[in-house]
Amino acid sequence: MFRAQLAASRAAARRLYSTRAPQSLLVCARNAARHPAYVQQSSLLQKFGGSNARRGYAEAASQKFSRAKPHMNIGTIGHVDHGKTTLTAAITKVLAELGGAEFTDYSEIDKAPEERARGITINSAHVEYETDNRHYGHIDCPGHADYIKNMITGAAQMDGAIIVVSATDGQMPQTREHLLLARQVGIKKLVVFINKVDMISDPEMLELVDMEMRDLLSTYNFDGENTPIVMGSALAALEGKNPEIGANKIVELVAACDTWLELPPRDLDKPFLLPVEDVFSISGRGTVATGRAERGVCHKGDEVEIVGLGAGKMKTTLTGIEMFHKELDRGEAGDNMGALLRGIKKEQIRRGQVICAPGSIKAVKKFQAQIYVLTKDEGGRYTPFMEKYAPQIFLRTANITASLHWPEGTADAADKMVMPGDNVEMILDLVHDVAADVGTRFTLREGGKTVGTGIITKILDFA
Ligand SMILES: Nc1nc2c(ncn2[C@@H]2O[C@H](COP(=O)(O)OP(=O)(O)OP(=O)(O)O)[C@@H](O)[C@H]2O)c(=O)[nH]1
Repeated sequence: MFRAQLAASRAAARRLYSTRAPQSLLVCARNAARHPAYVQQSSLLQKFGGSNARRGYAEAASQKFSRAKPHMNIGTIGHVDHGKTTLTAAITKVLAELGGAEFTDYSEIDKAPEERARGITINSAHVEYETDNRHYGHIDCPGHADYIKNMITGAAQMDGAIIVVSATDGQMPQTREHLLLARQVGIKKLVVFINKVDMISDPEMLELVDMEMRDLLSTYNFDGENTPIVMGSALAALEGKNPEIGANKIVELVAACDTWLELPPRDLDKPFLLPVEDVFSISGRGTVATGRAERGVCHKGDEVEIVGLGAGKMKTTLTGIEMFHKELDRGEAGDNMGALLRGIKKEQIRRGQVICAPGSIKAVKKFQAQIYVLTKDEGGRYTPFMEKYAPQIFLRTANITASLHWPEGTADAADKMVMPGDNVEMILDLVHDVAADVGTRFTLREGGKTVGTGIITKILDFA
């Protein structure tokens, strides 16, 4: 019975991930199954300040990246231990299996010793796979509250997400926090995976989790009514057991991503901007900065500027562009790319700065913003705060201390309190300058948790 179901599901999936395109399946086969060390290495490189791009430059400079299919960045988000890493591994495994490749071992994703010791994911691991329609870059984000910081920069790379909820717990504080952050970083649509259904015998329980998730999605302005919710077991898929809740559900989930998640419009006509996420040097080649291009297009040989965190207006030239281990003729909005920079030392550029078309964005030190302060149920503060409150702000990949003030003329400014749940317009004075515009979004954090989100409404002081 199960065999028949799996065969049917595989046949359907083969139609989806057509065998006419073996290349696509080879990608996941190569990255996820035949070389499980790929995932391990990528997670280790992340941990020690590198990224896939480092391997790309070192290993495959001659390969050209094909833009035959639209690229989409997605990822797994959700509460700690709800099964994000297991699901990431299960997706690559099921897709690899459809291509007739070897199975992967999910434990490779979290293999860094520190992660093992603590039993939690502390870095975003990147894997890639393809369907007939799309090339996906997939980020497995951390779920533990202490590491939301990493998730913010990881989530900032996502165009869509799979939110994983354990059927045994239902929604939890980090399910809510991640949904809010997903909104904050501009994710418009999500697919829900209700995991661990192998542990539930009462179908009513599943219905309840489904209903709760739809309500929660609507609360955070997602389409709660129509969002696809897939119920299954990532572990069963990974272990090749119970296909009716395992492999079949992974196929259903990926099909839902293909159809429900929309490719975001890319701001190709705007001036080029790449928030720097990571920097490293390649001997004999120079300094490479990696990140996800936010807008515009860049070409090899273009002159660019580095802005923010005291960079002044440092000019340089792009001498190479790379994505997923392959060279690109050009980089464009949405690409997760590495930029090789002429004459720039590793120490001269850092995470939090941006690489951009010259003169297209300025570094600011003070701005006015509309801020929403999270309630304690959303994982925010229990207590109100007053003027001069100084949280960290996370803006693109930058993490800077800011002090908050009321705009001039505010009555009783010194005594005025901001309560959890309030929506306020305040001024932020930054300790360091950062590249920003009106409309740029940011997150306020304090003591390891998100306390608010904001959007810049007026620039008051340039660096
Ligand atoms: N029974 C059962 N257990 C599962 C399933 N999926 C994951 N698990 C288990 O749940 C635990 C947590 O899974 P992970 O994939 O590490 O969870 P995570 O959300 O990535 O965790 P963090 O990275 O720490 O946030 C592991 O022991 C998994 O084996 C499932 O479908 N059924």
